[in-house]
Amino acid sequence: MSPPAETVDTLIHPGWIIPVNPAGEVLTGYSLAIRGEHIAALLPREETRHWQADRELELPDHAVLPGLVNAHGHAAMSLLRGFADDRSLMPWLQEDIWPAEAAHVSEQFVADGAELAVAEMIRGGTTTFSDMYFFPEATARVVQSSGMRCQLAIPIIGFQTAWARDARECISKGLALRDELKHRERITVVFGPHATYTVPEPDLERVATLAAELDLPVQIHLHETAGEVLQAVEERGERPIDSLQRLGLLGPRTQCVHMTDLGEQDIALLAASGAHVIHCPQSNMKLASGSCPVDRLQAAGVNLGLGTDGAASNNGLNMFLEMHTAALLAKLRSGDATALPAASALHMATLGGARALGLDDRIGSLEAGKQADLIAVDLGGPETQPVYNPLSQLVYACNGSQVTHSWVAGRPLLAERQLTTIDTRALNARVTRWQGAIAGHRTTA
Ligand SMILES: CSC[C@H]1O[C@@H](n2cnc3c(O)ncnc32)[C@H](O)[C@@H]1O
Ligand SMILES: [Zn+2]
Repeated sequence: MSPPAETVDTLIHPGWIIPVNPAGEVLTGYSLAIRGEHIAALLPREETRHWQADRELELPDHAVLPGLVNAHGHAAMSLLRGFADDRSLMPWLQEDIWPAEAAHVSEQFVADGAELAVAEMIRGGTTTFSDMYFFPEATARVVQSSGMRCQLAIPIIGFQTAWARDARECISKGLALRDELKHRERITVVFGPHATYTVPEPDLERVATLAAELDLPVQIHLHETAGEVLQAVEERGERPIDSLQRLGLLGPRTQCVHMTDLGEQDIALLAASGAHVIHCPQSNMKLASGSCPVDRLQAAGVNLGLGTDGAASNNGLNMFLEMHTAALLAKLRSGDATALPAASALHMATLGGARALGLDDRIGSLEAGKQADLIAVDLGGPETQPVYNPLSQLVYACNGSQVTHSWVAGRPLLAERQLTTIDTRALNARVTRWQGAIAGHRTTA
C-alpha cells in the first residue's frame, strides 16, 4: 500500500540539497516541500510520487540551501556606494560619510536606499539582513513591501542627526518603533548603539538596563580598528570590550561587529560571555581596518556570523563574495590553508548568522518546521562546472549571479532571476535623482 498523499504548495527537486545541519550533509536525490510559510519536509524524491503540489520545480543543476543571512549592514548607504573610496575608517567617516549623511539623509533617502539594497540582496541570495541606520521606520516599510526578513538595530549615536537629537532620543524613538512593529513576523527590533566611541556611557548603561529588562539583543561596532582600541585605552583606561563587560552589555544577546584587534584575553572574555561576532571581511579590508581572527574565535567556541557592512565601504552587499573573501582571508591571515573551509564559511553565512541574531529556531538551516527561507543556485554554468563538491562551488566559484530563486516564509521573492516584489525601473529612476543631488551638492560645496 502506498503512503497517504500529502498536499503542499511547492515541491522542489534539485540536484543537491545543503541543509546546513550538524552532520554537514549534502543530499542528492532528495526533494524539498513548502507548505504555507514553512518547510513541510525534506524527503527522498521517490517518496513524493503521490504528493499533490500546486507547483513543482525541476532544478537538476541547482543546489538548494538556506537563504543567506547578512548579519550586519547599513542598507540605505547603498546610495553612497562609490561616494568615498580608498580611505581608512575615521577619515572616511569624519570627512566624507558623516558630512554627506548630515546633508542628505532623510526618510525618503532611507526608503530609496533601503529598497536599492534589498533588491541587490535578494538577487544575491540574501533572505535575512540586519540593518543599523537612521529612519528605521522607512527601512521597516521596505522590508514589509519586499517580503524580506530583517533585524532592525535601532541606531543609537551621541550626536544630532536628521533622525534624532541625541542618543536618548534614539532610544525612545527606537522603543516606540519596536512597539509599533511587535506583531510583524519578519521584523525583529533590537538595540544598535553605534560604538563605544560615539555613544556616551550613561546611554550605554541605559541600553544595558533596557536590553536586560526586555530581553533584547544589542548589535554594536566593536574593536573595528587597532586605533579604536588604543584611543579607548588612552581615554578611558580600558579596551572597548572591557567597557561593555563593565556596563553589563556583554552577554549571549550581544552581537559584536568587526572584532579585528583581539588579544587572547579578549577572546577568552568573548567566549565566556556567549557573545557573538559578526565578521565583515570586505569592509575591513577596504578600509584597511584590520582582520578578525576567525580561526581563533572558532577554536574558543565563539559563534560567528558574516556581514557585508554598508555598500559605502564594501562596495556591494553580496554574501557569496563575502563568504569567498572570509575563507581566503582566514587562510592568508593564519598561514594555514585549512582555516575556514567552505562548510564553515557557509555556516557563518547561514546558521551562524541566524544564531547571532537569535533567529536560529526559525531560520538558518533547512529543516521541516522551520520557516521556508531558501535559495536555489544554478551550478550548471561553465564557471561552476564540474561539481565535485557543491559546497566548494558555492564558496570558491560562485559570485552570486547563479542565484535563480529565493523564498522567504514560503513566498517567492526571486523567480527565474526576476524580482517579484520590486519595480527596479522605478527604483533606478529615483536612485539616479539621488546621485544627481548628492554629486551636485559635493561639487558646489
Ligand atoms: C548609527 S547609524 C550607523 C552609522 O554608522 C556609520 N557607519 C557605516 N559603516 C561604518 C563602519 O564600518 N564603522 C563605523 N560606523 C559606520 C554610518 O555612516 C552611520 O552614521
Ligand atoms: Zn557597520
